[in-house]
Parts: sequence; structure tokens; C-alpha cells
Amino acid sequence: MVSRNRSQVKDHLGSKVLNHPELRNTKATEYMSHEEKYRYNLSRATAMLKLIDEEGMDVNEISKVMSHTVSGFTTPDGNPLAVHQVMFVPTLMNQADDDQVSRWLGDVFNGTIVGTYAQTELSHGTFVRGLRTTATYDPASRTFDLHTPDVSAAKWWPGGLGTTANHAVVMAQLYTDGQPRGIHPFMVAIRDRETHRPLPGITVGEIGPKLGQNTLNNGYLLFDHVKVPRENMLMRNARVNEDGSYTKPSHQKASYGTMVFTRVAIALDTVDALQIAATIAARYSIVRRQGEPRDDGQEPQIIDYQTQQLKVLPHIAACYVLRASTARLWEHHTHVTSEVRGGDTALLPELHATACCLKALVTQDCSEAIEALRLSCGGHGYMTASRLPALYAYATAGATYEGENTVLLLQTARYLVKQAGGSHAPPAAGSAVTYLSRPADDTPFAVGSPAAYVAAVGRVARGRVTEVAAALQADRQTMPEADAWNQSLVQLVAAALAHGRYFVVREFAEVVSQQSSSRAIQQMLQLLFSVYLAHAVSRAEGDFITYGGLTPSDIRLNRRHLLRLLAELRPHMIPLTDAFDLPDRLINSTLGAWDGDVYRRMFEQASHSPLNTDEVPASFHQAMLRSKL
Ligand SMILES: CCCCC/C=C\C/C=C\C/C=C\C/C=C\C/C=C\CCC(=O)SCCNC(=O)CCNC(=O)[C@H](O)C(C)(C)COP(=O)(O)OP(=O)(O)OC[C@H]1O[C@@H](n2cnc3c(N)ncnc32)[C@H](O)[C@@H]1OP(=O)(O)O
Ligand SMILES: Cc1cc2nc3c(=O)[nH]c(=O)nc-3n(C[C@H](O)[C@H](O)[C@H](O)COP(=O)(O)OP(=O)(O)OC[C@H]3O[C@@H](n4cnc5c(N)ncnc54)[C@H](O)[C@@H]3O)c2cc1C
Repeated sequence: MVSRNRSQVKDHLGSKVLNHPELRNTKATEYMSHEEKYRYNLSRATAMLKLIDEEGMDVNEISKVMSHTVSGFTTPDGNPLAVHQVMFVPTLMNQADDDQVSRWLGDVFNGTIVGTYAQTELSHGTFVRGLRTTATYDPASRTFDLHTPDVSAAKWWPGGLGTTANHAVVMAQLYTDGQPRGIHPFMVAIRDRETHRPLPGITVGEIGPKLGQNTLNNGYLLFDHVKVPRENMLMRNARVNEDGSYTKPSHQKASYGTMVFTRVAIALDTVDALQIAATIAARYSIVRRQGEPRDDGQEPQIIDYQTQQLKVLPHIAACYVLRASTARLWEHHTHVTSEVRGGDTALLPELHATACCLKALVTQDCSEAIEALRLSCGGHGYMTASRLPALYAYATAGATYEGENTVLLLQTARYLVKQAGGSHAPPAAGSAVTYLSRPADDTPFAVGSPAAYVAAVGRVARGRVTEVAAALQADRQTMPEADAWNQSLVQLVAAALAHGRYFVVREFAEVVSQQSSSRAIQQMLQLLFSVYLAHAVSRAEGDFITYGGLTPSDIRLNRRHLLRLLAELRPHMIPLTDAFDLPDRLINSTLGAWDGDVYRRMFEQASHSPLNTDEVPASFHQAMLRSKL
């Protein structure tokens, strides 16, 4: 397939998916049973997988197919093959050695092997080193014995495990030569390829309903001394030889590579969900009129209320800023991964630190923003048919899976305090942390100057990191490490978020400065950036006074400045959301269609309620009368 840019890929896929014989006709799934929903979403996920295969897409293109824009249309209740595509296949590609790749990949691509990534257990998710599933090597039989010691060590959560996958990459504690060797990945057959029945020693099933994404098909899995051939440990990084001797990986955390990749993918993807929510809220805010009629005799459009502008417009700016900065993180990830494959792991620690804080910052910002956008649509935003509840359920899942956000921010903080204290290898050229070892940028704050705002965001990050690093250092003199760390947890999380914000705004500043296609586009990007920055200051005024060099008077000026910018952005709101180029069928919202015909659509969707089929539903006679109310 010829290489295409992002928007060409999107156009191509949009039309492919919307015109695909098995995908173009959609059904409302709200009234389906759990099983019917699963069947519907699975058949569409399978059609999508075939399409990917026919198109011969590369990883960037697959990422667009998997993006929430498209997958919300193809698999509205969650894709039971998502973890197969996003984690299982990438793990094989990156952690299996060449022999293993050639042994399995054919069957993966012809659909015979369908997999999941089974790491989390009932009692351990965050603390991966604490996982308790064991893989004990026996040189005599040249097999690993996979075992779940008790129910609390059952694998719990893996997507697609419930009833879809027949294989799993299982993360387990390796024991060889009588020694514990830490967490390693194993390729394990869990169901028969023909009958789909669980294999001997395997207990497997689905975990039940959740806040959303109910057809991700999350499952549980237990092993009763299951024998796995030696050749099934993924051996690109660490190795177990036939005699049981062990070869260490080139980097201690090489087997965590899939998690880094998925964090980057989630950061990029959650912005898609925000774009959809922002488009819905923007269109509805134009259509909806409510309040005392104005001079023209009409009730005002709700977007003309200042409060509504504050609820909607900063999130449109965030779509642009976060999209650009996460796209740059994706490029950076691609670069570092190729270095790591070549044996150079120098850039891995910083990539890990950046991926952790961006995944956390983006999923937190997007889920808060989607909830604000839902509220901006009043009562109608509470309806499933608005699509906003499902978008929220999707974004907020991202705050938990692939590393709970607090825990990930603490990983970033650990890297930052080491950098601030000089106890880590010095950052490479172009690193995102060089600002910590330089004097603070003393560009004076001036309302209206994006450069001055970026400098202030940098001072906040620097101030937060250096302050908590010093507090930690002091506490370490008087108490054990774990207690000292715990004393500073809240400030460490704040420091990591401040660092993430600085990364985001610096990346976007560069995108704006490099943009050269037209003066009008440049001006619009500047306006969006100004809104994002002024809003960022208004959300953390205390930080900007304490660390950013702003005075109370600057804060007051910024509040007024933000409201002026919102009024300036207001006329551009619809073109800016139209520019996301989301066809109505992909948005799939009663409130967010392009033609604004909201009320007719709301009535139309109500007609699908099974309770409206008969004038008097059977339940009236069966339940109400029988109870003699
Ligand atoms: C094919 C293309 C597809 C593209 C897709 C595009 C869009 C789709 C996007 C989204 C998907 C759509 C739908 C979603 C569907 C499904 C959901 C998807 C995924 C969910 C799956 C999961 O949740 S899998 C389970 C994930 N679990 C976790 O993330 C657990 C979190 N915990 C950890 O990672 C670790 O325990 C830890 C990092 C918190 C701590 O590790 P530990 O071993 O204890 O290490 P420490 O002692 O704290 O640190 C030691 C040392 O190691 C460094 N380090 C840690 N991790 C890494 C790493 N990954 N890389 C490099 N270095 C690492 C750490 O910084 C320390 O360094 P120093 O000693 O130098 O300080
Ligand atoms: C929809 C969904 C899909 C998933 N898919 C998969 C999958 O495909 N494969 C898979 O293996 N897993 C999957 N997971 C599991 C997911 O990765 C874990 O739930 C996640 O990593 C969080 O771990 P936990 O549940 O153990 O949370 P916990 O760690 O128990 O978190 C509970 C609370 O404790 C706090 N906490 C925990 N440790 C610390 C600490 N050290 N310092 C400070 N605070 C702490 C957290 O901040 C949080 O507030 C999925 C989860 C969801 C919700």
C-alpha cells in the first residue's frame, strides 16, 4: 500500500468503513441483551480485522482504524478484538524472537490464533512485580509449569479473554535453576483452536458488566499446572536455555515494552473521543435556544452565554493542542523503539517517563472535559442517544487501564526528582527535562504573549519538581525511603502533571511555529493556543502565583483575557469542529448531527424503546396490578 498522510488515511478508511457491506448498516444496541451485543460487536470487529488484512495496513494506519472515531462506529460497545490488535500482536512482534515470530505470525494473520494480553490479577494490577502466577521451568521435560496458586492470583480483566481469545500472552513470575527471575511473557494456548473449548488445566470466563465498553469481553483465567513448551517463552529479550540457565534482557524492563506502546496509543486515541464530544456540544450549543427573548424576538442560543462558552470552547482548543502533542509523542515512540531494537536503550527511561505522564494527563483532561461537555448539553446530554455517556465511559477507562494514572504519574515523578537531584544519567540532547538543569526562564509574564505563558508553565513545572525533590531529600535523612516517598506523594503527582503540561505546551508551540501553509491557519492556531494557555492558568491559579511568577493582578487580567479570547473564538466554533471531519454516522449522536435537527432525532430514537411497542406494556398487568399499588 502506498504511504498516505493522516487525513488521506482517515478519508480512505472513513469511506471504506462507511460503505463496507458488513459494516455500513448499523443497529441500535441499547436494547440488546449482553450476549446479543457481544455477537453484534464481535462480528463487526471481525469484519474490521479482515478489512485491515485486505488493505495491508501498516501500524500507523491500523492505529487510525482502531481509533475511537472509527471503532465507536464499528464496535459501539467495545471491541472484543482490541487487545488482540493493540497488545497481543505488538507483543509478539516486539518480544518474540525471529523464530517465534515466523512460527506464530502466519496463524495470527490468518485468524487461527486470536490472543489477549493477560497480566493483571484479582489482587495485583498496579504493582506488576507482585504478580503471583508462576512459570517454573523443568529442564527434564523442557517445559514451564504455569500455575495459579489461589483465586486471588487469577488473571482478571484481560480484554477478549472472556469468550473470544484462544491464546494469551501471560505475564508470570519465572523460576529457573531454583531462582526467581521476575516477570516474563509466555505464549499460552488457552482454548482449542477447533472447538474453542478451554484446554485441560485452564479455567476461563467473562467477568461481567462494567461502567461502559461492555463488549471488550474482559475475562478471568486460572492455570492448574499447565505445561507450556520452553519455546513458548517470548525470547527476544531474556532467554531460558534448555538446561535451565538464564540469559538476562538488555534492559531490566524490556518486557514492559508493550505497556509503553499502549500508553502512547491511548494518549493519542483518547483525544479522538474528545473531538467527538466537542463536536456534539458545539453543534448542540448553536441549535439550543433558551432564555428571555432578545431584541430580535428570539431566545438566545445557549452558546452566547459566557458560562456556556467557558464550558465548551476551551475543550475545542484542547483537542487541537493535545492532538498535536500526542502525535509528536507517537513519532518519538517510533524512533526510540527502533533504537531499542538495535540494542540502544539509552532513551527508554525518558520515553517511559513521558508516556506515563502524557497517558495520565490526556485521559484525565479528556474525561473531565467530556463530562463538562455532557453537562453543557443539559438534560439531553444525559441520554444514551447523545453518545456523551459512552464517550465519558470510554475516556475514563483510560485513566485506569494500562496503569492507573496516579501510579503512572509517580513513575514520571521518580524520573523527574532523580533528574533534578542529578542522580540519573544526564538527559540526551533534545530531552524534555533539560529545563530542570538550567536556570529558570525569566521571560516576564505578559497577558497576550503565548511565549510568556509557556515560560510561566515551565516555571511551574520547574518549581514543583525542585520543591518536591528537596522535600524528599530532606525527609530521606530522617525516615525510611518508603515513608519519605509517601510523605510527598501528593506533591509528586502535582509535579509530574505540571511537567506533562509543560511538555504539551512546548510541543504545540513548536507545531505553531513550524506551521507555514497559510497566515490564516497560523493565526487560528495562535488563537487556539492562547485559549488553551489562558485556561490552563485559570485552572491552576495558585500554582502560577506560587511558582510561575504571576502576581494576583496578572491572575485577574488573565481571567478577563480568557473570556475575551472565548468571545473571539466563538464565531469560529463550528468551522473548528467541522474541521475534525467527522461524518454524522461516525458521531452517531442525536445532538451532534451536522444539520442540527436535534428534536426530530430525539423523538425518532424514543420510538425504539420496547416499552413503546404496546400502548399498555404487559409489565403493567404483571407487576403493578399484582402488587395492588
Ligand atoms: C496496532 C496499532 C494499534 C494502535 C492503537 C491505537 C489506538 C487504540 C488505543 C486504545 C485502545 C482501544 C481500546 C482499548 C481497549 C482495551 C484496553 C487496552 C489496554 C488495557 C490493557 C491493560 O491494562 S494491560 C495491564 C497494564 N498494567 C499496567 O500498566 C500496570 C502498571 N504498573 C507498572 O507498569 C509497573 O508496576 C510500574 C511501572 C508501576 C512499576 O514497576 P516496577 O517493576 O515496580 O518498577 P519500579 O521499581 O517502580 O521501577 C524500577 C525502574 O524501572 C523503570 N521502569 C518501570 N517501567 C518501565 C518501562 N515500561 N520502561 C522503562 N523503564 C521502566 C522505572 O522508571 C525505574 O527506573 P529507575 O530505577 O531508573 O528509577
Ligand atoms: C476496561 C479495562 C480493561 C482492562 N484491560 C486489561 C487487559 O487487557 N489486560 C490486563 O492485564 N489488564 C487489563 N486491565 C487492568 C488494568 O490494567 C488495571 O486495572 C490497572 O492497571 C489498575 O490496577 P489495579 O486495578 O490493580 O488498581 P489498584 O492499584 O488497586 O488501584 C486502586 C487505588 O490504589 C492506588 N494505588 C495503588 N498503588 C499505589 C501506589 N504505589 N502509590 C499510590 N497509590 C497507589 C491507585 O492510585 C488507586 O487509587 C483493564 C482494566 C480495565 C478497567
